[in-house]
Amino acid sequence: MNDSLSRNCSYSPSDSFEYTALQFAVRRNSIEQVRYLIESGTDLDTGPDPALHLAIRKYNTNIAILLLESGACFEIKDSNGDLPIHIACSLGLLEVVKVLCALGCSVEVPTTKGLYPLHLASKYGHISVVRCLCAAGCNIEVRNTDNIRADITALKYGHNNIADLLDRLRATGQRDVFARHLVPTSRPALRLSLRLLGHCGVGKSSLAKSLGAGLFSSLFRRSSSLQSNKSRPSSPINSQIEMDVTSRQNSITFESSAHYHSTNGIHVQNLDISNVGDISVWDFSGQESYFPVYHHFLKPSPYSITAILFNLDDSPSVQVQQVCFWINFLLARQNAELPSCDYGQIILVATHVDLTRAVKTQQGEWVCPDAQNTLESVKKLLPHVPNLMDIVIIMDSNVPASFAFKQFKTILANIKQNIIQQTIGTWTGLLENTLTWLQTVKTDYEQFPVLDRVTFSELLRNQVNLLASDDHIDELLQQLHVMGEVFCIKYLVVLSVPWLTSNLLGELLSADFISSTRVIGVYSVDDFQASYMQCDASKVLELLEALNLCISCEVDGEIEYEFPIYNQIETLDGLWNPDDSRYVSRNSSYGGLRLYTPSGILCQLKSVFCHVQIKLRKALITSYADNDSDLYQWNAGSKMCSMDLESLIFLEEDQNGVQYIEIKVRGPSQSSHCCFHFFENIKKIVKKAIYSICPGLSLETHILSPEELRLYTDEPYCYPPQIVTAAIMDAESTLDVLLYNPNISSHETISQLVMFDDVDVARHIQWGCALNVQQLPGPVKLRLCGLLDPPEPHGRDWCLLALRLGLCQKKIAALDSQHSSHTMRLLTTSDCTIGALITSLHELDRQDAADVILKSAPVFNVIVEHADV
Ligand SMILES: Nc1nc2c(ncn2[C@@H]2O[C@H](COP(=O)(O)OP(=O)(O)OP(=O)(O)O)[C@@H](O)[C@H]2O)c(=O)[nH]1
Repeated sequence: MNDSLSRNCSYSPSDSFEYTALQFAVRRNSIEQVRYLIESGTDLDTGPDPALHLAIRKYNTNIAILLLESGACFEIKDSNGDLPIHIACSLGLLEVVKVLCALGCSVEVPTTKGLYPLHLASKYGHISVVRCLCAAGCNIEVRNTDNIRADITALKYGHNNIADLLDRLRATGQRDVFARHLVPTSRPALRLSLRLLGHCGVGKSSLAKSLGAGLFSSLFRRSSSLQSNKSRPSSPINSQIEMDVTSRQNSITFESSAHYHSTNGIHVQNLDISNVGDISVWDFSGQESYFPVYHHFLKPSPYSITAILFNLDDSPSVQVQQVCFWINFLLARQNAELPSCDYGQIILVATHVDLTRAVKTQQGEWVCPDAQNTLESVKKLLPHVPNLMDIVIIMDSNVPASFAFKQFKTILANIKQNIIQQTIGTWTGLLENTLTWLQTVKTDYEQFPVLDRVTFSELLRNQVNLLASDDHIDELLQQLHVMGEVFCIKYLVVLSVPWLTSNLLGELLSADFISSTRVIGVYSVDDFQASYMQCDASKVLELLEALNLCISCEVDGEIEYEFPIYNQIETLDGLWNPDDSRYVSRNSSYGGLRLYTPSGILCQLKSVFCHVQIKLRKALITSYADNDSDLYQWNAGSKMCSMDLESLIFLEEDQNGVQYIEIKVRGPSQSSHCCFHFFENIKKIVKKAIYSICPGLSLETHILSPEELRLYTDEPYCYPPQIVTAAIMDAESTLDVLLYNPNISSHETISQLVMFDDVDVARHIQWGCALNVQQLPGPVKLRLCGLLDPPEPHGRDWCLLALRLGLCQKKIAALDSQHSSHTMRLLTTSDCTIGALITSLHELDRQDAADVILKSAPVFNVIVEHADV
């Protein structure tokens, strides 16, 4: 392809002279050598075929851009008489053309054959280069030496789309306007988004309504709120009587009440609030059935503030539990290693103060120590939460014209003021026109407001700006997504966010809808159409698949969609039959583990388990398709088989109500090696699925006793990770490690616990304590920051730790990093092992921090080249 184009353009570089070192480096495509030569001050423009021209001819965009940025001259011709712009336009090197235009290169110079850059790009069919040249201001009327315009050249070579573009630019006479609209202005492009999280009935929708209420409607809201509260207690005595009901309805169990209309899905609205301005309010329902999609809408953004609401009418412990749940829920869905300026602020809002004994000051401010106590308890339990504001707003959410709402609005206005600077230089005429245009397109596609990116781009170019490049459109979509104007998922663009979050997901994930779905959770397109008639089922299913709520599978030549969220099948007896003759021999293999979230992080696994099931199905379709493999799934459980190897993966609660995911594997005798890799593979799929939804969630791996798995004991002993890792660290030889199992009053070896008793497997394993600290999971690092960042009375904080690990404080403080946390800087720079870090923390007497690592660091990693399952 290179050659033929070069020949067609008669652009082969001359070989008849001696190359300089730089030209040789370019011919070899070695960017390191080019960089080295540039840094040593070599001349960039020597020879009849200068390095820049050579790099472009070799399609080496990176080297060409490096040379341009280092000052290579773009105004000299090569031995063919061509300028860099001619070669780049002919070969369609858009990025190079962009840099050339940005550096002020003339786009109006013809080649020796009289062809202009526009003619060259048109001749070879590079429409994106044509757009770029037009946006850079080239003359679209320019004629070559044969007196032919570029659009005619395009037609001659069969590039009708380019001819059409140039025709339309000429016809509309808007070329300059289009080009101007692509250039950022100094206007800020900020729409703050306010996310409201909290259990059912805490007052999220009431707060959203009150925020949007004007002066007149404020009066009306108060009176309607009084009516709506008729069923609620009006005096402390009544509140005692109803206490049981309210605390149950608002406990960590996520039930909603019949006394009010609970939000379905996420209610999204744009409000224009006095003194704050444009803001989008996201009211997340407290109903648990919607949680599996919330990660799509809770990505970290500096332009967001998350209000976590709790009801002061609940008991203090329920308040703290609920707030901790929501903070953990939010943190789990955010990558833990971002610098804190990339997260939005989190603020606590205490509602229903009117139902407590609290009193008001003369200014109308509620005085309620309980609310303050809840904040203090939460801070103690979760010391590592970046951006949790040290304030709690106390309100009756139904009274808009109150001190609390004024206070809330002032906070919103201040946050907006602080971040507005960051968005200066991002507003474009393209964004402005698209916002207006979107209103029309939404109406045109009212029935099903979803387009694929290609169609969206085509429409946008045809109806808004003919010169918008793919990059412009990508950036535009990202801006619109952050503003809540559209929602982008994979290759789809949802034009109406409220339609997606309320109409579609609000309905399809509602408890009512779920209760009427097919128990097996599997639908053909026609079946689905019969249950959901509002839109074309095939399109809806495509969107739901992009949202990872279902997965398409081919069954006997028919496409069916599996929805783990709808699967209501109970566990079948006999799925893990102890009498199965394949697994009764003493030499058969057993292994298992439980994945827990750290203590205090409750109820976080249920909303991700349906995603685990989707990923298991995907793995069966892709990786296990050719094998004798099978996957059977029921409500919150799956059984995956490959040949004679079997595994169970299920979500359970222990006797304390703590959720965990259990994975166990069994195989016939002589299968230990295969069992190890099969188990590792399932573990990888499960963890990957969890981290794709919850990149900020810590997981603790507890290892199940293989001996008791073999005996099919109801509650096999679970070796906690801290015991396993500590034993490995203390051992002289890892394979000698013995761990005591109190259930069977005997020891099991490390090789039985994690290697299916096959010591050969050891060469595939790298023990956790030997891994580099940088391999600690992000959430573990974040928790260490919470423990080690605050100055400690005896200095046993990050400073001393840094010294012990061989890095002086000055060096760490001077590190060029966006992280404000010293501990995070230390952890991302130090090259010591996790074991050395644990030992140093023990020596510093910081058992608390050492424990966090012992519990959540991986016990071992599998060396990748051997994980060949
Ligand atoms: N007295 C009093 N009632 C309130 C307050 N906030 C909300 N309510 C009432 O509590 C009920 C539930 O409030 P909502 O705002 O709908 O609750 P929500 O948090 O949106 O609940 P979900 O949509 O189920 O997640 C309604 O009847 C409200 O009028 C408050 O501060 N004081």
